[in-house]
Amino acid sequence: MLLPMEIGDYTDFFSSMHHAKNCGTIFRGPANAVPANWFHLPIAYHGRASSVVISGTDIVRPRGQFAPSGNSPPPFGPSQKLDFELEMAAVVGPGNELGKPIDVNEAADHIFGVMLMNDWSARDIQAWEYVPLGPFLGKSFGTTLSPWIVTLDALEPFACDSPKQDPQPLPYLAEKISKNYDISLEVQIKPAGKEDSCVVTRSNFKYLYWTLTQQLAHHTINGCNLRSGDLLGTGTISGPEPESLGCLLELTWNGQKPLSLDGFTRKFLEDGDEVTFTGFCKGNGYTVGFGTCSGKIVPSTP
Ligand SMILES: O=C(O)/C=C/C(=O)CC(=O)CC(=O)O
Ligand SMILES: [Ca+2]
Ligand SMILES: [Mg+2]
Repeated sequence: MLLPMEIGDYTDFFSSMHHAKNCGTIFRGPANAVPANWFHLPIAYHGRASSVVISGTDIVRPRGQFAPSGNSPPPFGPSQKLDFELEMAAVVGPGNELGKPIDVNEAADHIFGVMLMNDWSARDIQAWEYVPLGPFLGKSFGTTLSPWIVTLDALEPFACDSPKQDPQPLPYLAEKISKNYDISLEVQIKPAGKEDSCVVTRSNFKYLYWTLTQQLAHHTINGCNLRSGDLLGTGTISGPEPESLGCLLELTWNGQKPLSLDGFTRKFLEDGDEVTFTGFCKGNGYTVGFGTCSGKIVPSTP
C-alpha cells in the first residue's frame, strides 16, 4: 500500500483541551498545566514529512538521549517510553499564495479531507529535548496514516457543534459556523504472540477545542503558504473521561498507573505490540469508515 498523496509539509497541532491539561499536569504540575497562549491560538509544532508512513509499516523503536539525574551525563539507548497518539489529520486541497492568509470562513474550501493518524512519540526523548523549541527526535521517527482520505463532503452529515470557546478568539479566528464532526475513534493493542487485540481507549473527533478551519486560518495568518498534500495533524484527541484519553502517557499517567488489559499490562509500548486505530461515523443505514491506521513496534537497531 502507498500513501494517497505526496506530503510536502507536516504540521501537528495540540487542539484537545483535555490532552493539553493532562500532559501539562504530568510535565509541569497542575498549577502550570495549560500555558497562557493555549486558549488564544491553536498551538502546533512543525513535524517531519519524510517519516510519515502508510498503515502497516513497522515502526523501529527509536534510540536517543534522556534526562540525566544530577550531574551525570544523559543516559542514551532505546526509548523506554514509546507511546501512540490518537489523532486525525486534515489534508490540504487547494493551497494559498505566499503572503495571502486563508480566511477562517473560507478555510473548509482548502481542506480535501481527513485521515486517521498516529503521531508515535518517545516520551523520554521528548521530555529531555523539547524545551524551549518543541518536539524534535521524540516524534520524527515515524507517523502513521490510514490508507484513504475521507472528504469533508462525506463527513457533512456528521457535523456537530464544536465546544464553546472562552475567552472569545481574536477576530481572525472567529468563525461564523464553528464545526466539529462526530467521528468515533478506537485504539487497540495486539501484543506479540497474542491472537486478539484489546481495546485500549475510545474517543471522538468532536472533543477538539480548536476546529480544523481555525487551525488552517491560524497557520496562514502570518502569510505562510500551504500547498496541496500538506498534512495538518489535530493533536492527540482526548475526551473528558478516563477511558477516552488518547495516549498511554495520559492513560497510565506517565507509567505510574499501568493499564490492565486482557491478560497483560502496559505502561508504554513493548516490542512486538501492534497498535491499530479505527474510526467511523454511523449514518442512517450506512457507515463512513476510515480504514485502519496500524503499525507494529520492532526492536531498536544498534
Ligand atoms: O504540555 C507540555 O509540555 C507537553 C505536551 C505534550 O507533550 C503533548 C504532545 O506530545 C504534543 C503532541 O500532541 O504531539
Ligand atoms: Ca501529536
Ligand atoms: Mg510523529
